[in-house]
Amino acid sequence: MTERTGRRCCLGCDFSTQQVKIVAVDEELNVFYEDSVHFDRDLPEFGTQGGVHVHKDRLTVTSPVLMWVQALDLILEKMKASGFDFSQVLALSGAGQQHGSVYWKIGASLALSRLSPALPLHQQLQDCFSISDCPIWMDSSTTAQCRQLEAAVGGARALSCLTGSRAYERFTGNQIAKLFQRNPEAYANSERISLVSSFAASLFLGGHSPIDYSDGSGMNLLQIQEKVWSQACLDACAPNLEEKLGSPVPSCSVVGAISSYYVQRYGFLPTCQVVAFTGDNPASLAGMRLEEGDIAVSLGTSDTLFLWLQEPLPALEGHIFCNPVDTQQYMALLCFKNGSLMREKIRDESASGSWNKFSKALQSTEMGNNGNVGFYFDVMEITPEIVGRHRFNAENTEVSAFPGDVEIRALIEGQFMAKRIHAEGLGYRVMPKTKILATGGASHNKDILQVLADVFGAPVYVMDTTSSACVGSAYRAFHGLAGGAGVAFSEVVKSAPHPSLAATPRPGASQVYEALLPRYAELEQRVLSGAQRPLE
Ligand SMILES: Nc1ncnc2c1ncn2[C@@H]1O[C@H](COP(=O)(O)OP(=O)(O)O)[C@@H](O)[C@H]1O
Ligand SMILES: O=C(CO)[C@@H](O)[C@H](O)COP(=O)(O)O
Repeated sequence: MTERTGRRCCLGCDFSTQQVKIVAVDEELNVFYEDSVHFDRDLPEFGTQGGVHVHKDRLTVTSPVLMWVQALDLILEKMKASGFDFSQVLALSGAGQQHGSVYWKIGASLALSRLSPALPLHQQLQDCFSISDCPIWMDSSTTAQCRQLEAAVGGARALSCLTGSRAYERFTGNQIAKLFQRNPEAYANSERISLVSSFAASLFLGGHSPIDYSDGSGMNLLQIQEKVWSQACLDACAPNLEEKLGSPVPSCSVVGAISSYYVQRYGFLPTCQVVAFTGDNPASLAGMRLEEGDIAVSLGTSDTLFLWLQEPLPALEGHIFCNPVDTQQYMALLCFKNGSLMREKIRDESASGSWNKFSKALQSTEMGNNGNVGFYFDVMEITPEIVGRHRFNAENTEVSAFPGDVEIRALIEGQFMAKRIHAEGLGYRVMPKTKILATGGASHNKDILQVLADVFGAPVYVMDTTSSACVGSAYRAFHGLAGGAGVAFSEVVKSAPHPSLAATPRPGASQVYEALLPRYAELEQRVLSGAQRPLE
């Protein structure tokens, strides 16, 4: 953080799984303010772990909507207390964890438009939601609704061609269908259904914000080529859904001016523009200024891998989303649920809770881990659908445990081999000019990035900030301000700082992993088919 006054800027914020983060980026595209509110630590009254509540069935996962509202109150108060000059903010945009849904009760729009600047948001919006616990991306309780949706449109492949993905439990259409089936009254009482991203934009707008094309692609409801809701999908999920969703808009649209609430309470100018919010992964694509051929790996609560695509090539694995910075283009995304929280568990079990010791274990073990390979999926994985821990020695025999250091390397190598194998399944190939852009909390860890470089045989770059979704949101705000769809995003961000090199593949890495990758793929198939040999 440097000076806080007198710098015209755009704000970018991110409502992610574990926290709300915010950055301010000046007109030279330098980040000069960063802050965050961590749900478990800063809002303990909501009793979340990792920002969520896992329900008794272990499948349903929700987050309290008022926790997100209160986090926005807190972060803006922190900025105000630090002397941040809100009158310099030209525009703002933001991101949200993808797929999660918020149900605004009838009358919420009126309440949003009449906010009193004397009170924090959470005190005024308490009665504005028809359900207080929102389903989020970690939820996997909607298998029945997924099968119903696929059957309604002619099967998984047909749904993927239409919406960019086969039916996935966390995708919002299936979550809405479950809510309608289980709690029709709450559904009927909802005047609007938002994604986490458009919900957060609504808080700034003082009215319902539209859903943008890119985050809207994670719902199993949007026709990604035509960019309209699919009537067949809407009808298969719930009645009158179109009116509750509103029309989707291009991701670079200005959706309105900031609500007078923020002008009076914090000193924003009434001219401050709100650019449509989008999903955290699409926002990261913008923040990392991804170019064709590059690959982005986000190591946040979830691990994701994404690419820029010119043509949509829908498949039965992975997702195609509309591109957040160019309405004619697309992005491909793979999501791995067992990301940072799984790494934290193994850190606690095998490295006494210390990232330092975790790193030392990576440094002291050999590339290829002497043939020891592991699968660590404490929660049902998305890519591929496996649950449990499975460890194999160099003879491909399943074993029940590894020594601590071997366990840590097996976890990290396994996570990155899975990413490479599944990316190649989508047609992606590592080329001599391939750059890997890493982001998210675990990209702080150089030893983890070294394994990433070794497994992919490509250099890994990082940005100054690990919060590329926030920075991408601020860049998108500048893009929206400059005219949005009519202006190339790359032009708007051309002076942004370049990512810096964090790791290059070590000598011998390609031989090690060329041998190990096919073995990992075979073992994954073995685990998937349940055809494992008996334990040692
Ligand atoms: N030095 C580190 N090594 C590995 N992982 C780390 C390190 N520092 C933070 N993390 C991980 O980063 C995660 C949070 O990442 P972040 O991208 O902020 O999450 P999200 O945006 O999903 O809330 C934490 O759960 C933690 O496990
Ligand atoms: O489900 C997905 C993407 O499809 C997740 O990547 C969520 O978008 C959560 O993001 P993080 O909070 O882990 O960044």
